[in-house]
Amino acid sequence: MYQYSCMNAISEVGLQKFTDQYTKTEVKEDADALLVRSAALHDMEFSDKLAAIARAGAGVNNIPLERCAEQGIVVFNTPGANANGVKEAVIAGLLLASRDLADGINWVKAESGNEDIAKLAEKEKKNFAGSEIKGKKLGIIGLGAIGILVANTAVHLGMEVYGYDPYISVDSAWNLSREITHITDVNDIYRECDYITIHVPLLESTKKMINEEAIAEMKDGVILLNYARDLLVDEEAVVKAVQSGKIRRYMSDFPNTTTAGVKNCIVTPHLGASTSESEDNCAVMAVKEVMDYLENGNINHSVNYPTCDMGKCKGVCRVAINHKNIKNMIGQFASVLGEADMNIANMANQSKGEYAYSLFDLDTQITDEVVEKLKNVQGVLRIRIL
Ligand SMILES: NC(=O)C1=CN([C@@H]2O[C@H](COP(=O)(O)OP(=O)(O)OC[C@H]3O[C@@H](n4cnc5c(N)ncnc54)[C@H](O)[C@@H]3O)[C@@H](O)[C@H]2O)C=CC1
Ligand SMILES: O=C(O)C(=O)COP(=O)(O)O
Repeated sequence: MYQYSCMNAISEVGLQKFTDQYTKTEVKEDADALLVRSAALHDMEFSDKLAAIARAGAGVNNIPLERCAEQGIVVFNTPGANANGVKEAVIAGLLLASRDLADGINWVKAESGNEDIAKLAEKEKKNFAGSEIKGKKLGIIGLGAIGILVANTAVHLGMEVYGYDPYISVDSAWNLSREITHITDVNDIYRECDYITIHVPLLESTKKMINEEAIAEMKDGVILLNYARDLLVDEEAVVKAVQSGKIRRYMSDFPNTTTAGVKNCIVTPHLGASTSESEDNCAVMAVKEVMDYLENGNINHSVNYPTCDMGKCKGVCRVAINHKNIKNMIGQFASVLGEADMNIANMANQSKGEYAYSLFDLDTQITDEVVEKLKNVQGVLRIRIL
């Protein structure tokens, strides 16, 4: 039996995928797996029982990845599962920034008791006039799951699209419309584009990537969209630029005291992935990842451990070892098993940065004594027998 705990509301469509081998617990210390959306886990202590954390979503900046890896806790996310939801929010953002729909709607609300509203509207509408996106240049920074969907949709809406992503995956490159201009110097995006949207993860290297210098390179009256993370942008510099008119509008999905309520900053309460479809997709993927890891030891879509998948165990038992990516680990594991007269029927070993993962299918049941010996190999972080 396994136990899981939810750190945020997780879609029931996903939770129903758990078989009767799983029960939900409110006691986090009892959980084998945690499911989370945006709850911040940096200050949370993790129990020795916790084997996996699944982020039902894309961004993992709310999770201490390194600390988890060191404790042998595999962190998963759900790549692409909410990308369409975010893409649609970004397209809405493009339109909201171009047409003064939000102020127009607010005007109608404010005048709702006015009997002359229809006549007055025809007089006042000039105050809410805007521009069209067709024929305008859109720069996209980050061509991952969301960036490529935004890029391809914007092409269909008649925009001229420029894309920048020095680390683009082969999959993304295949899926990108040929109409998109490939940019290798991000400054060309700043200099050329009428609209700029960012879709990169929040990392040390991307923090405040949109700063005063970047803004200075941009066209006057540019529209900036941020559906990725607020800390990617120096928002104090953005607010100054909005107030001076350098930036015509700033669309953000991340409210904070810097941008909330500022004229021409249109901020939504982190709604990008808040659609029933995205929530279901993310939850289903997260639950499948957790079950495959807890039951079979397979790792797919982890952000702190390598992909490693041997399907279902064909031997008598499977030994799953989370360990440091250092020399001679496999040699030592094989010696311990060999000395105990245990044959390895099948095995896999993969590494990612400082961490590695090994799976061994054995022809015989492993004993506690051998498990103890494997645990004592320096660099081993966790062992599970499946
Ligand atoms: N508003 C919301 O509700 C949501 C926000 N997000 C945010 O959007 C981000 C992107 O999501 P996905 O597209 O699903 O992730 P992804 O991992 O598929 O794509 C990220 C892309 O950024 C690229 N990249 C990394 N560093 C870069 C740099 N310095 N310059 C240019 N490109 C760079 C990567 O090569 C990758 O192609 C997430 O990390 C998350 O922070 C994601 C989902 C929902
Ligand atoms: O997937 C992401 O990175 C998101 O930002 C979505 O966050 P949420 O699951 O809506 O709290």
